[in-house]
Amino acid sequence: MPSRNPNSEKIIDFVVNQGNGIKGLVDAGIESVPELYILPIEDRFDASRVVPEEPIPVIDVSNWDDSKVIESICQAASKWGFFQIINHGIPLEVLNSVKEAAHRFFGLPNEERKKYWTGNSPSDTVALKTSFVPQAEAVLEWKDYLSFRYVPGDQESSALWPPVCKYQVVEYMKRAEPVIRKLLDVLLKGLKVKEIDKAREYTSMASPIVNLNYYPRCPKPDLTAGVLPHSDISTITVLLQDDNGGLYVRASDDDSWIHVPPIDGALVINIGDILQIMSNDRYKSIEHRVVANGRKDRVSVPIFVNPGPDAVFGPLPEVLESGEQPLYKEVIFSDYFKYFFSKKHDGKKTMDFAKI
Ligand SMILES: O=C(O)CCC(=O)C(=O)O
Ligand SMILES: [Fe+2]
Repeated sequence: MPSRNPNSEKIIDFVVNQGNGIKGLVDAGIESVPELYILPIEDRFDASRVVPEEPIPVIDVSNWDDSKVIESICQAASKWGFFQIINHGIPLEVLNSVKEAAHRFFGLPNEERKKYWTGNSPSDTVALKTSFVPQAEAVLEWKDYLSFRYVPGDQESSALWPPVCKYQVVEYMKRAEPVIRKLLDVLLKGLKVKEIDKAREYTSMASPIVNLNYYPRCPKPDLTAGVLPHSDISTITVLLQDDNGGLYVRASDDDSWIHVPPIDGALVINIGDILQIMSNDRYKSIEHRVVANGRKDRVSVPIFVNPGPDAVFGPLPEVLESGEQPLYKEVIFSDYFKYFFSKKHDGKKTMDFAKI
């Protein structure tokens, strides 16, 4: 637990222990950024380090079977670790509805919202949280999120989800499922895996998590972070963002950042640590971060496509077939997950857990 001054302790108590979140603090009318949220200068986002000319690929997936589409996806996964897809088949209304649902949930009165606060929620498949791991962070991230464990076809688990957003989240997940399957199908075929059978399904996509992320407008966005640099631990992440922008991806020179421009109707796809490990580094799980926004509240909706908790993953036999040395050992997903959530966001360091 980091040591904190008495004022920061008070804010932790209000934001975390009492379940008000950063949204509650903003609603209480703060006009400056509390010390608890102020990053040391070296950790702040430096806008002069943004490279404008390197665009993240945008891939039209209206025909998944087109060899050019397949090649573009696998190439983007190897070179960039990030790409956007358009014409994926999820209707714009479904995308807009889930973003509106996020605004509706975070627009609820504090007392209504906090009924879902982590540890207090009526269901263990939904929890409202703030920052990343507040107990382990010296400086908190300017973000709240409502996190759902989605179990396909299980209406019982979603029965207790907040009525202002549950239908939209379920509908979005239903529509996203075939897109996820297609993406994994293409990416795994690129690693010489023939088909996604039941066992493969368990190790690649059995336990998705979907979050409604909320980044309230920040009075001094330069001092703090929406999300600090990290890579996702998923196989892939499917991210829906709004038109605010603010997501940046680490450029290949390691020292600069590339903006992921909002495109209406597009989904941002990124490779997570698990797929990098499975591919023995052919695909890249790239660091990314979110800057805080001084103009408007921002929402985003990531789906973390995760293996089942007991899945054991490591470099795939198909990848090592020709005698290549594995760079990673075999790891149980729930151990990797626990390790990720035991520390603050720290770039790509989670991967050390699986390195040989
Ligand atoms: O909000 C975003 O654009 C990205 C959020 C993110 O990177 C995450 O939740 O892991
Ligand atoms: Fe992320």
